[in-house]
Amino acid sequence: MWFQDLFPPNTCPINAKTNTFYGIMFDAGSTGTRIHIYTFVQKSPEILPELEGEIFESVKPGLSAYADEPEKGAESVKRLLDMAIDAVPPHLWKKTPVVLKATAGLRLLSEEKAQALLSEVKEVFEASPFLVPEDSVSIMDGSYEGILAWITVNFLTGQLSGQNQHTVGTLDLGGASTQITFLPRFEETLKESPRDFLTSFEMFNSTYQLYTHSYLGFGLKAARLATLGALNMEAADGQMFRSSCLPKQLEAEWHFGGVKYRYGGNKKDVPLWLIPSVFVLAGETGFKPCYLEVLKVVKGKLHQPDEIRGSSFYAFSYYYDRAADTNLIDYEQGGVLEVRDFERKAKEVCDNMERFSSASPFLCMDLTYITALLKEGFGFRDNTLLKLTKKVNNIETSWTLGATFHLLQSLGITY
Ligand SMILES: O=c1[nH]cnc2c1ncn2[C@@H]1O[C@H](COP(=O)(O)OP(=O)(O)O)[C@@H](O)[C@H]1O
Ligand SMILES: [Ca+2]
Repeated sequence: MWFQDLFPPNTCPINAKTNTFYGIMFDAGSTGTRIHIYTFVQKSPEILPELEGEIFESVKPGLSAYADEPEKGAESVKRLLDMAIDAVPPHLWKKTPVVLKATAGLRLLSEEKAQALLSEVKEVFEASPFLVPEDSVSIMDGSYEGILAWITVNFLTGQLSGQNQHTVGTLDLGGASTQITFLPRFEETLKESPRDFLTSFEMFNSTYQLYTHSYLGFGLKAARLATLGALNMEAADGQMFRSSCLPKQLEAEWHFGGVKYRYGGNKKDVPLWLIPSVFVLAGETGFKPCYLEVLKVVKGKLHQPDEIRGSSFYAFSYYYDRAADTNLIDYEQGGVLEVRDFERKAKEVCDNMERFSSASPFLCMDLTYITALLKEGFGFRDNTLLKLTKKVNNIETSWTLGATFHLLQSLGITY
């Protein structure tokens, strides 16, 4: 794959023949930590380097699960970094940058717990043989998370080279936050969007003014807590949270972000005020009462750019996982869906929970949330097309490739 002008040909200092170099980018996500080791090859000084491949590995849980034991969190990063020792030839270690960017999981932690984790990770990096840049460990700004994923997908699908830039929008559903990013085509969008949703950045010798926003607390796991009414509880420990989205007989507990939650289905008939005008006997379980519950989380909370109603988007992370879990797409190849396919599957699961008892008890809630997020949240139509993908050209569709381009450019690795 080519990238235009990322490494202006006349500035390449390495007059070797084929020149291979690496970049190591860690994605410290709220539900897991991932390492991406990218290989770049420059066949000769006057032609541009190409992205040759990626080594990808992930571990669970994410760093925020180690909020009270930061050394163990750093240990999970070290185990992944040891893979890079084997993957990168020793003579290149000193020229191979290693960077970790944390996303919403750490944004939801207290400043001092997040910093404790990051400084332990920095020590692991310093003890390694790799190049440790100045700001090698940080919490990434949500706007960059959306933009960099957009760069990754549009680079991998070849939309950033050549002039016929027909770029695609990206939807990323994480555990703690969700991102929407696209290149506005209409002046109207630029005028009616909130100021901080529009970010311009320079890459591949072009300037892009993108619409992007990261909604903290609207990731799939955070949305479960919001639907249960447990998101902003201080010590939720011990309190029981019930929902019509959960199997009637369910009684369980769950740890997220270092807090223990108890939750279950609507076994008994207690009145449950859902939204002011609706009084539903809680004994109900199924799509209709569940949709009303998740609607409380998204209705009126997200900005709805008119422009996107008709355009198709790439969707990944939990959009992909839940579609694959329910055979809406092939787990390896992904697939193309309409928004209505998620709604149809949500109805099937929520209204036949006994048939899906082997799956996660949150499957109904997750699919119903995804439906409400897309339709009532972002304002997509039933027939909007979503391209669900996990890899393009065998490279993960994650913000990490975009971040690595930016890193190599800023470090002038090839000057
Ligand atoms: O690079 C990736 N490759 C494949 N799946 C990913 C990647 N990044 C995230 N995911 C999927 O998205 C889910 C949630 O994303 P994440 O843990 O990054 O939450 P966050 O973005 O809110 O921090 C993960 O459980 C994982 O299945
Ligand atoms: Ca993520």
